Parts: sequence; C-alpha cells; structure tokens
Amino acid sequence: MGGMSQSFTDKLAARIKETGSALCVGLDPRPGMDDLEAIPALLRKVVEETAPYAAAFKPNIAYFEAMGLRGLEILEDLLPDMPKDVPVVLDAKRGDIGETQKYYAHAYFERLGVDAVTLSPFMGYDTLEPFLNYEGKGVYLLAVTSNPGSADVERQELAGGRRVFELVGDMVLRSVREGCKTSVGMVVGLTNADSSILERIPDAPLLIPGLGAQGGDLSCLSGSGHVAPPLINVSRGIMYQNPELGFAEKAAGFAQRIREALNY
Ligand SMILES: O=C(O)c1cc(=O)[nH]c(=O)n1[C@@H]1O[C@H](COP(=O)(O)O)[C@@H](O)[C@H]1O
Repeated sequence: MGGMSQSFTDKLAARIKETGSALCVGLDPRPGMDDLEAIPALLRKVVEETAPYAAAFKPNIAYFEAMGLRGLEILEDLLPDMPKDVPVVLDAKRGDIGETQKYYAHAYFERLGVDAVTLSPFMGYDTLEPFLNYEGKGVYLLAVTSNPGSADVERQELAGGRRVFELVGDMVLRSVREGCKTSVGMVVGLTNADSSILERIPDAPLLIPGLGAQGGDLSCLSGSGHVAPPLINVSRGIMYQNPELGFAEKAAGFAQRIREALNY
C-alpha cells in the first residue's frame, strides 16, 4: 500500500468495521496448565480459529516471561505468523524513566513489531514520550484497571473533585494537542467502568478487559457516547473456560454479546 500510512486508531476502526466485532482475544498461555511444548500449537490454534471474530489480539508478556527464554522465543516465533490485518496489542504495562522506556519502545515496536502496547502512566508524561513518535502504532495508558485496588490510587478523589484517572485522560489530550504520531488510548476495566467513570474520560480508544473470567457486565458500556474504536478483551474466557466449546464458538459468542451491548 502506498500513500500515507494509517494511524493505529484508523487500522483498528477498519478492522472492527470489517469484522463487526470489537472483541480482543487475549493470548495468555498458562505454563502450569499446558505442557510447555504444547503451547506454540495451542496459540496458533487459538489465533487461527478466533481470527474471524477478532478485532485485535492481546498477548500479555507476563505469561511468556513465566516460561523463561523459551517463552520469549515462543512469542517471537508467533508474532510474524499472526494475520497481518489483525492488530496486536502487547500487554506489558511498562513504566520507567524515559531513557529506559526508549529500550522498551525499541523492543516492542521495532523488535517484536507489535501494533500497540499497554503502559503505566504513573511516572508521568515524559516517560511516555519515547513511545509517542511512531506512525501507525498505539499505546493504552492504565486509567481505571479492573482490579478492586483501582480504588486505592486510580479512583481516588483529588482536592477540587477531579479523580486521579482524569489526570491520565489529560495525558491523552496532551498527546493529541502535541500532534503525536502514536495513537494514545486508555485501559478501563469492565468491572469498574460505570457511567461516572466513562463520562470523565476523553473520547479515545479504550481497551476494556474484564469480560468473562472477571465477571464484568457489558451493559455499563451502552450509551457512553464515545465514538473512538473500543476493544473488549477476553483471555481466559476463550482460552480456558468452557473447554467443551471450540475457540471459534466462544469467540463468536463474545463478539455477539459485545455487538449487542455496544449496539452496532
Ligand atoms: O491491561 C490489561 O489488559 C489489563 C488491565 C486491567 O485492568 N485488567 C486486566 O485484567 N488486564 C489484562 O487483561 C487480561 C484479562 O484476562 P482474563 O481475565 O483472563 O480475561 C489479562 O492479561 C490481564 O492482565
């Protein structure tokens, strides 16, 4: 393809339109539950069977690191064989001083070649900057995570009534104001995504984990008024729950539930 390269957000929106699905298929292989050498074939089977229903795939690097060097090799071998038209979000939740972040950005965007990564914005905007000048790539900043402890810091109220996660929304707006090439979105856990949260964050691509094993309720998303392309992630709900069903069947079921809840 010639001409101007597409932003990550545009690629994602196109994929969602093409599939009619905002499902993000989580690739979190558990070394304790599967034989290590069965994992490469398991991942390929999940990818192949769920791709028609996948707006994106999200491998969480923790599960690969837990397998040591072999795990990283499994991830590095898998990525080039993933379908080219399905964006890959690497879940790494990194946050460090800018000098170190440069190396994470290099590792993920240039070495592994993924389309997007999750980052922790806790150390401030300067730590995000090494990721922000990549045309066609995306980052998702942790804003309101799906765990109960998101109340400890992220959902705390500041003097004046704003809440901590709104500062993350400010970083998203700053990236837009500064004309960053990288698309910047936010992570909002489905288990905590009520309307009081959604109305306080800017209209940016949201990565929404918590459907399936964590019991998040999709009804809280309807009528949010956001138009940026969302991703609703399911990991265990496809890879490990209801093993009597096929991966395609499970993915199709989640895609359908998401479509009904988001009303498209
Ligand atoms: O960034 C994430 O994806 C993430 C953020 C969050 O707030 N909660 C959350 O569960 N996740 C990740 O999303 C996936 C959820 O997996 P399941 O609960 O098995 O569907 C895991 O890879 C989590 O690490």
